[in-house]
Amino acid sequence: MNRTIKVEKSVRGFMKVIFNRPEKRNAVNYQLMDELQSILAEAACDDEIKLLVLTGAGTDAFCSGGDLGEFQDLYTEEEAFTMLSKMGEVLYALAVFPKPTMAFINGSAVGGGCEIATACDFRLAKSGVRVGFVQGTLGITTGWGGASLLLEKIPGQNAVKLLMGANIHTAEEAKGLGFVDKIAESWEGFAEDLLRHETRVLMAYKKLLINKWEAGGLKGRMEAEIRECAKLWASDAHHAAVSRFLNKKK
Ligand SMILES: CC[C@H](C(=O)O)C(=O)SCCNC(=O)CCNC(=O)[C@H](O)C(C)(C)COP(=O)(O)OP(=O)(O)OC[C@H]1O[C@@H](n2cnc3c(N)ncnc32)[C@H](O)[C@@H]1OP(=O)(O)O
Repeated sequence: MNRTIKVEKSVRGFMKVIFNRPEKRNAVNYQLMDELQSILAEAACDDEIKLLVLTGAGTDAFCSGGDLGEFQDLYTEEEAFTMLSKMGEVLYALAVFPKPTMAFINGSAVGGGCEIATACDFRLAKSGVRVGFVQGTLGITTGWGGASLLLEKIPGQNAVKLLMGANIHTAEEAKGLGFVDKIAESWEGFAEDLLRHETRVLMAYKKLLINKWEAGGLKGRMEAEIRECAKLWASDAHHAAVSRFLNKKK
């Protein structure tokens, strides 16, 4: 079976994690969830890795969120909750990865793709790429816990604007809202600033963040968010929106 993620480990201390489903704009399916979970678990214990860089294969997309084709047969709240909570566990593992993480948004980041970027410590984006928490246009809310993470990372008013608006923004607009840290055509320069420090220093600062999130009950808030999305998933509005997307070109 072809792998959905490529990894490139460098002697300079970073590992690139490349979502490799460009024909589906790097959409997340069950296989990608499993592969990402394994990669995170192994990298966390690899002393040679001090920085993860997540990006997408190709030039069109970082990640287009959940694979609407693979998940179209999930109808009930409980069927949806099983899938959503599976990826919610992976997203939490990414958020609390013990070393710095960066999303290099090389192309469209929409829906759950924005949730994955949110779970990273830093977000760099190429000029003009599309960024949008579009879940609202599908009659659902963020389904993997990304909104709870977003509320930890950018000003609340800006988070609500991104979530409730469910619009597609340019990278520049997303930077203005604090979602994108830097507009850049490459991530290496930003990474060098981190790679020059001892891993234990980087891990100590990350632990402060994780402690704050644990004290604030972040995981429980993500689980409640996922349950709300599962309820909306079962709505006619959601199933109709997915059908429209999947039939748009037929
Ligand atoms: C599961 C819940 C999860 C959550 O929030 O927790 C979510 O992520 S819900 C949101 C799911 N994602 C979307 O609604 C985005 C859907 N995709 C798009 O809006 C566009 O494809 C975009 C903006 C990502 C890229 O547009 P572009 O014009 O560059 O490409 P195409 O639309 O022509 O797509 C090319 C090709 O990829 C397939 N595709 C794209 N996104 C998905 C997806 N999310 N799931 C499955 N397949 C996807 C698209 O159907 C085309 O396939 P083809 O066979 O060539 O027709």
